[in-house]
Amino acid sequence: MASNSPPSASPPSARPPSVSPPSVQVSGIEKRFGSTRALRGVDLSIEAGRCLGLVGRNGAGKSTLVSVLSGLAAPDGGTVSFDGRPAPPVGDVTRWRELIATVFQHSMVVPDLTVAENVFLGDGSRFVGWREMRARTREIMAEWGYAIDAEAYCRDLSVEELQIVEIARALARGARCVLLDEPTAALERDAVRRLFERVRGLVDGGVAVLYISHHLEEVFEICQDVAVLRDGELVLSAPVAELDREALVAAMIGAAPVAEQPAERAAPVDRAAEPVLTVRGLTAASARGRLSGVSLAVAPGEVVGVTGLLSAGVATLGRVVAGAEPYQGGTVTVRGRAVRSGRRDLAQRAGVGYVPEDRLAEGFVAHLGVAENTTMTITDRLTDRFGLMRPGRRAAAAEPLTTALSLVSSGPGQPVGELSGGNQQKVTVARTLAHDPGVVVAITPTRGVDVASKALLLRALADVARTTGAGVLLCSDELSDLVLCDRVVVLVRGEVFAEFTEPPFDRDQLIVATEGLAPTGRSAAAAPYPKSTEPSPSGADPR
Ligand SMILES: Nc1ncnc2c1ncn2[C@@H]1O[C@H](COP(=O)(O)OP(=O)(O)OP(=O)(O)O)[C@@H](O)[C@H]1O
Repeated sequence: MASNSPPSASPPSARPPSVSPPSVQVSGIEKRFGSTRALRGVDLSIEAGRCLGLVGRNGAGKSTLVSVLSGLAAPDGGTVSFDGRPAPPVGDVTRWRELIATVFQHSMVVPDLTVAENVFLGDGSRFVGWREMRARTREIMAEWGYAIDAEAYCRDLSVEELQIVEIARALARGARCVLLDEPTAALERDAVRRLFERVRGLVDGGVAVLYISHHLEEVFEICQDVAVLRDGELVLSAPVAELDREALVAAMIGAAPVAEQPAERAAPVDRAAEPVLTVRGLTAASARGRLSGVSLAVAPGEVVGVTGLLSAGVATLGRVVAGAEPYQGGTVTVRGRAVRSGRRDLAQRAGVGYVPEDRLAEGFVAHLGVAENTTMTITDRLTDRFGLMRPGRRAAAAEPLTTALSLVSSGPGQPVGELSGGNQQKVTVARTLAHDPGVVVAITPTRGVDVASKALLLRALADVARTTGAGVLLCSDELSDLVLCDRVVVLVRGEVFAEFTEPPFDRDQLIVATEGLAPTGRSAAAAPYPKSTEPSPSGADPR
């Protein structure tokens, strides 16, 4: 596991008087994709030894700016400079990497090479021998307080360690600017804390850091400055100390309507009713976290959250119920029908809608349009008795769903592969809800989704339960995803550890339970779970 230099004192929050040019400066950057103006005259600078947070709603232009700043995309107008000198020509990857390093959401490390080989990969500037490569890698790791074996194969590393390799690669080239694009998205809580220490270490070492995140609390914790993009325009740039969360959100959403409360329930959840989903004694071996004798039930109209560290089996449970991963023991029953192990087709036929964790691999078809993806599962309902579909039928069917999730696209025909990450996630959710599922399994559904859209998305899931009687199993390590749940089950090391039955749920108590410690205080609502494989008819296991 990676280790760090000791946490350093927080850097100053006031902007220091700067005599030298900024480490990175962009001026008047314009970028178009067809009719979309992704960036409109953006001016931004990052000083050495400062961390600038970049925030904005989905589709605001953050990733586009990252591509421009990494030398991967040529702007249609404007300039980029490093330390006052013009940036190299776009496409000269080696020279850009000497200036700026980007840690993307999806690792760019080559899995079949060692750490040292990755650190020196593509370093065309000079010949580096194996021995020297390993020695230099060890030196860099030691200098920055990272502890990863230079000879380890990258395929064996955790997400956290892969990020360190990418940062070390930048430092080895002497880059003094690091771009971190949603770096905490796949990290456990402790790893996030260590990442923050590392970012502080970089900043204290004089590196300029650009930090992109949808988690505003992270920006307040580690950034000194913040910039807000809205519809491709820079609408705010200020020291973090001068702003509060409300001001930041207001700058991000502009005049956009605030999410309303979820639909009123016609009747309280009837936990004595026949469950729509029953899981008994589920055992599964999985690289994402095993399950060992998990039992739970979801009543009609109920939203049940499943949380824990992701390695505790949270995602595995969702995947197994959705038929996306096999199980070795136990049963899964959806509306009275047994769902066989690893059979996504049978789970779907039984009425399970699925919002997968990895939307790029499983969530949508990239070259097909927004409307086609959204309505893919209800094509039969949109065709007439001759199997023909009137033009515009798909777009009309998709429109209410995509509007409810505030999807940003250039129109219903835009290929989903061209949308921003958060908007792709919204298409995945819209597609799942389109075919009126009896059970919705959603794994980390708000990952990569902006703060305002997150409320819309969670409300859409709660509404489907409240208005159609579907059961929702919401599997997430993101505790703020659980606000609209009726009940929360906590997994620890593949077993059900605790159950919270009375919303609103206490965040601290949830954290305590995910660590495997018995919840205290409101114990009636947060009781440790007995080891049992038989759910009671009430939906929860007997206690
Ligand atoms: N290759 C492309 N072709 C067409 N449009 C694109 C392309 N890449 C981005 N866009 C559009 O540019 C706009 C900005 O997208 P960008 O990915 O930069 O947003 P973002 O702020 O990173 O969003 P998110 O938070 O969802 O990741 C969006 O409207 C998007 O659909």
